[in-house]
Amino acid sequence: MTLHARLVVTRPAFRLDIELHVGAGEVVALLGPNGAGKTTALRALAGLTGLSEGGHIELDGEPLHTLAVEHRPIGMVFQDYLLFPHLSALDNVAFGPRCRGASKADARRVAAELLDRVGLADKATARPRHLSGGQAQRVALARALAVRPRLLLLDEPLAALDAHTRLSVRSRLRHDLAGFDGATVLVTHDPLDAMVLADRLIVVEHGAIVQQGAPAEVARHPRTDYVARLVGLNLYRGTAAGRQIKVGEVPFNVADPLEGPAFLAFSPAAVALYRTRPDGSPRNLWQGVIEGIERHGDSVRVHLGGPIAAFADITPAALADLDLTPGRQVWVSVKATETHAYPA
Ligand SMILES: Nc1ncnc2c1ncn2[C@@H]1O[C@H](COP(=O)(O)OP(=O)(O)OP(=O)(O)O)[C@@H](O)[C@H]1O
Repeated sequence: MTLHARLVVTRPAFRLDIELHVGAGEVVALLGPNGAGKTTALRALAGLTGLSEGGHIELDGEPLHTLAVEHRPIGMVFQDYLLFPHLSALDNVAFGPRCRGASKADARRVAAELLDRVGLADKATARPRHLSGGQAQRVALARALAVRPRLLLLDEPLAALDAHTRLSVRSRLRHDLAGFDGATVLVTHDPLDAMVLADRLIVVEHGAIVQQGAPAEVARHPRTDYVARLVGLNLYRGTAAGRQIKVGEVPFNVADPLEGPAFLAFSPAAVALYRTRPDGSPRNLWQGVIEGIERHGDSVRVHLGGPIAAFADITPAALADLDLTPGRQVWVSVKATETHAYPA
């Protein structure tokens, strides 16, 4: 079961144009900032938004975009689940099969199996208002699976949950998705959801794909500022000549030799700050200006301006020792071994 699609949606002030290939059993996450076009892409797959010229969707080699919404072999989980409030969990799940002509008994049998699969057999008679957020999410997933879809679409599946519930529901969802043999496309702007749930990430910005790959690969080698911020890295574009990359006027020594346009990335924790020029002049040294200071978990994140902008994570003790305040000039250094360089 494979999905091949080119999703083109043209609106007056926005154009989506992305190619999507998802294999059987594969979970692909569309990740991107607000307004990037993720929901539009999902709605286009579901048939809720029409495709513009050039767009097409094939599932197992058969055109999907020519089918009416109700005939598409698609299961969808919406952000707020949209469970029917007056139906029990069982009847919510049985709804799809009933609509597709199954007898009441058959529909309920399928629904009971699915509720059992998502660990909610004991909630069959409960109405949605008596379910927790995590349980409602699982009922919505069971309902989407009840029509035996070949394509499963999930729109921000964990967004309605609080941070604590999210943690357990996330791993449960990963487990449930692993048992689905069709193609799954999910939309999220939470990098952690994407990393945990997906086999492959597709990063969308301004209606276009800017990067895709396995989660670990995307995290290690970000190619846009948005992705770098998501995974918490400093990212620059420069020009490499052997073991040196020039970012603006600042030369960086890097561990791996490279030629031509290149990305340079390093973690804020790899950045050291000094009040005076450090002895022995470590390589990758420049003078920056402190633009801001904020708490960041157990450390302090220093925003640096100057010839290149960077984030540095230092300990509260170092902040006090160095007496750092906004506007102050500091020496900034990064070890070559702490940088990652890769072709742009
Ligand atoms: N029904 C609509 N009519 C016109 N423009 C729309 C419509 N829905 C969305 N848009 C616009 O299309 C663009 C993409 O929106 P979309 O909702 O797909 O983004 P998104 O990546 O899902 O964002 P978010 O994470 O905020 O949900 C935005 O510029 C949005 O304003």
